[in-house]
Amino acid sequence: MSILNTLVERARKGAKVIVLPEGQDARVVAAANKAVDEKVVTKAIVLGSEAEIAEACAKAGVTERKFECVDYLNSPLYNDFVAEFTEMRKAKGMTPEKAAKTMQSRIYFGAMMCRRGLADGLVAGSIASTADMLRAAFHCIGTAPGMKIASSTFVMDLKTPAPAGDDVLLFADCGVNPNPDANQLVDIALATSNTYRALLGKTPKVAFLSFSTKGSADHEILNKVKEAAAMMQQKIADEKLDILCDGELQADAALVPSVAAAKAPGSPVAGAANVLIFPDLNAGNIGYKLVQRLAHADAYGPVLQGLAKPLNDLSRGCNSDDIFGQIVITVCQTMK
Ligand SMILES: CC(C)(COP(=O)(O)OP(=O)(O)OC[C@H]1O[C@@H](n2cnc3c(N)ncnc32)[C@H](O)[C@@H]1OP(=O)(O)O)[C@@H](O)C(=O)NCCC(=O)NCCS
Ligand SMILES: CC(=O)OP(=O)(O)O
Repeated sequence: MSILNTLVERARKGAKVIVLPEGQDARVVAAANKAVDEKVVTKAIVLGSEAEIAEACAKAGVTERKFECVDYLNSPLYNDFVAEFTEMRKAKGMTPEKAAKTMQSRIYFGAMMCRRGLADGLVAGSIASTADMLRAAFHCIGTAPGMKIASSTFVMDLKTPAPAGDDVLLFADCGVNPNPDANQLVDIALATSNTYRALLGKTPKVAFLSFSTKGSADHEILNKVKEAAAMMQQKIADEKLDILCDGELQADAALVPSVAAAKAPGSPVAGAANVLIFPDLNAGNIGYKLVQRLAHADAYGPVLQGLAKPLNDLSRGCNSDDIFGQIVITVCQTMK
């Protein structure tokens, strides 16, 4: 069974409400209807004016709306949210005037619905940029207790299994932190290991990727990767975590058993990694898109990790099935 089908079955037991702010997008209204049809949500709430949603439905061929529409700009919640947002961000210089402008953003409005418990999770970013989506998430919801940073992962459902046999790999960080330092790489690796275990129920095998394998190359930009791998190994040992980890590893050493035997003999992870941690956002974002577009993997994400509530992003290049997949993952995250 595919990872998505497994997660659909899990989400059906969740009974959750998901808000989809970008109701002006035909892909979003199609995904909202599918989420209701497939019973992965109890309710999908789509934000937008009647005219916007009608146009999106016509474009998507949606004749019967199965979701609830909220005209956020004319909602009785609007003034409430402006007042709450002003209060929440007072120390950061927020004024009622600035808050009124901010709350005209459909993503901020949806994030406030989650904050208030009017929705259990949010999926947006088919039109908005990731940075705009992330700012709304950080400002309205923030990080979960104990989490220093939020990060993201892509669930890569491969068409051809990896050489060690895995159909699903997690790639991180492909969406949030542009240039993580060694400590942040460890935070990203830990969060992604937790996501891997929550979604797949197996031991994470984490590879810190670079252009060097176990000292085969020497350059200052490798240092943070080597430090992160050492710190993560120490943490695993100290806290007796059920995670395997190694680095620095090149992608072939991480994924191909015969290359691993030559380049990293004795590694607990090389040749069979299932969680790939990229050194920065250039590598992560390019890497996931290459595997999605050239190897035709289904790429669900960016799944945000470390937030106090599940708010998830999309690529602007997504289709309605990708949005449906993110809705399913978001519901599963609410069930932790
Ligand atoms: C995440 C991002 C939007 C932060 O933007 P920024 O303009 O640097 O924002 P700031 O540093 O002013 O931070 C804004 C807020 O977000 C918080 N924040 C920033 N990065 C964060 C992180 N990784 N985790 C949690 N909070 C974070 C800051 O603490 C700040 O909070 P505050 O306003 O309450 O003080 C930015 O790093 C970014 O654009 N990342 C890349 C997104 C992207 O384009 N991805 C590629 C496509 S998927
Ligand atoms: C995740 C991502 O790369 O988003 P976008 O394609 O919208 O920039």
